[in-house]
Amino acid sequence: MPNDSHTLPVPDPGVTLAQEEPLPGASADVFGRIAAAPDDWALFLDIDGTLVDLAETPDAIVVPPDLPATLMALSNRLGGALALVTGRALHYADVLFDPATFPIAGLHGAELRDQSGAITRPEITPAFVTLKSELAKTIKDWDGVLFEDKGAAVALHYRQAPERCADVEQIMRRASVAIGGDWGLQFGKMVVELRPSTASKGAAVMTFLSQAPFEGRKPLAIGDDVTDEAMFKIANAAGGLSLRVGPPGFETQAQATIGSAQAVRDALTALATAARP
Ligand SMILES: O=P(O)(O)OC[C@H]1O[C@H](O[C@H]2O[C@H](CO)[C@@H](O)[C@H](O)[C@H]2O)[C@H](O)[C@@H](O)[C@@H]1O
Ligand SMILES: [Mg+2]
Repeated sequence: MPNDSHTLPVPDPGVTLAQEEPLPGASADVFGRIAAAPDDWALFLDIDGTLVDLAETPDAIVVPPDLPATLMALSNRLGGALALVTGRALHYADVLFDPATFPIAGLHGAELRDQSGAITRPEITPAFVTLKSELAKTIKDWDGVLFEDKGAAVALHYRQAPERCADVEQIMRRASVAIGGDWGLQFGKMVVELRPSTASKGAAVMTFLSQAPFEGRKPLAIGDDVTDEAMFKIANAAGGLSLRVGPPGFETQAQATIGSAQAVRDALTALATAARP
């Protein structure tokens, strides 16, 4: 019976403990523990900034050609217990990893497709459709501000116009008040979004953990942004592990940090190909 009391040779990806007083069981040897006991673990992976490097615009991200197959191999190794948990719309994420598909939570947890392929989606009300088109009209002459329509969510990106940050925040706060309590603001990296107020990456991880093949396994959640803190909290509470991509010292609920999306990819590749315990 595998256990995680010993480790297999998975290259050190540069994991640094994030807390002065780590949670019980927290370890810098995150990937070695999983390699030693793949039947005990489930992986929950953010996309932008975690699996793929951030880019200037949402559509400019590059998925390394071998990444879909690597994730598929890793999923097989974990008995299918690998889910993507993203702010992207579900269909957009599917296209990124085609032909591989995974259980996935999209729109920060508002959309969910489980292992059986069953999909739950929030309603897109006529009022939200109208709000999106008003937002698009308002910002059409704001140089460098990008409008991303994600169906039941909408994002305004200011990565190419950082001087517009306050304007974007203001217009999105107003939009949030106008649409009412069914949608809430989501801040992120050079972006402000309106997403269904029930959306939570933490709740999505909890839902997955209540279902096969995730049920009974310890979660490892990896993410890079504010929205991922909710899944770190759940992973910690469930006796699992949490990793935030970024420099050590950043305030986070994650137990440890890892330097870059490249380091995450390298560690996942090593995990996918590690000898079975
Ligand atoms: O939860 P994630 O999978 O990390 O998705 C979060 C948001 O990612 C995208 O925006 C971010 O990445 C872009 C591409 O690197 C970057 O240009 C932008 O500044 C970032 O905020 C995506 O466009 C959003 O819809 C996601 O919510
Ligand atoms: Mg991210």
